Amino acid sequence: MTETLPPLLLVGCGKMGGAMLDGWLKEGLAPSFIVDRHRDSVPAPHHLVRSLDDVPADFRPGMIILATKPQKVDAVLPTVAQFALHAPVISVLAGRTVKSLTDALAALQPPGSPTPIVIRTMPNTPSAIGQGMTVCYAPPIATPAQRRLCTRLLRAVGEVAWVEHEDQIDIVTSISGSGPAYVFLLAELLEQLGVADGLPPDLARLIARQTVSGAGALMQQSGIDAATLRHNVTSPNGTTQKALEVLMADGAWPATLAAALKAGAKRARELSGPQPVS
Ligand SMILES: NC(=O)C1=CN([C@@H]2O[C@H](COP(=O)(O)OP(=O)(O)OC[C@H]3O[C@@H](n4cnc5c(N)ncnc54)[C@H](OP(=O)(O)O)[C@@H]3O)[C@@H](O)[C@H]2O)C=CC1
Ligand SMILES: O=C(O)[C@@H]1CCC=N1
Repeated sequence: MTETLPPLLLVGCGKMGGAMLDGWLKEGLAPSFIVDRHRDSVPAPHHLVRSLDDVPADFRPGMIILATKPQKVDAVLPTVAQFALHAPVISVLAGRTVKSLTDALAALQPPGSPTPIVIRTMPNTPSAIGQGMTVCYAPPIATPAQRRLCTRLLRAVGEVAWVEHEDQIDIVTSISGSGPAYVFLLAELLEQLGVADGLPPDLARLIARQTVSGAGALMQQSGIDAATLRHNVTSPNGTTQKALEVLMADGAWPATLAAALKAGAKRARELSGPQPVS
């Protein structure tokens, strides 16, 4: 039987918070408060509220999840700080450092309060179907029990890994946080190029989607490493070899992807502190 997940205060339930919530709902979540301006509904016994001010002050979540855009988070911190007197905070925000969030919360709490516990995580949207990848960093003051609770919660929506150095989360963000977008882009481009070469649009869409999802499923279910799977497709002097020679050429995929990951990680570093509201 699935162990009930702790009650949550989920602040922001858009694309990422919503994906995680969908995963948690399937795994059995204790009655939780979801704060979001746009989501239509959440199933009972959970509560959907439009503002943090509508969460009863005596609600005691097991974890607080911060899932607003980085530009919107500072507006919610005064209320979050009150709940954070009793529960650790998991941030899914790109870039924002543990120190920056901890200092901001501490400044909003009564003098002499214990240091708020902030765990920084980087999930991704396949969490919605239990296929997420989340990488976590906790500061040394987080207890083993708090780390275990974080693992348990995020394990409910996919794989979980921990890093010991917070700055590693920036490249993780570029790889697994943003990564689904690169894969979806590949599917989009395969479809568009098929259409451009005269395939009926429905057929181009079907073969692009099934190729991407079939390759992902084969990698997952076979457990075979990616390079071997690629070799298995590549006949000597065949069609794949000719195509890969283009993709692997100097300045092509390896260089382009490296530059893309670097640009994403750089943006994460720019988001390390409070952001102007946009
Ligand atoms: N999308 C992704 O794939 C990933 C995102 N992330 C991180 O997750 C966070 C959220 O991103 P994403 O889900 O894409 O963003 P979204 O804009 O889709 O979701 C955020 C939601 O929070 C709501 N919100 C913000 N402030 C408040 C408030 N004060 N009261 C009520 N609701 C509020 C927003 O409403 P409104 O628009 O009206 O402000 C919005 O519905 C970001 O920090 C991002 O870095 C991390 C990994 C992957
Ligand atoms: O684009 C972003 O900033 C967020 C973080 C990783 C995925 N989406």
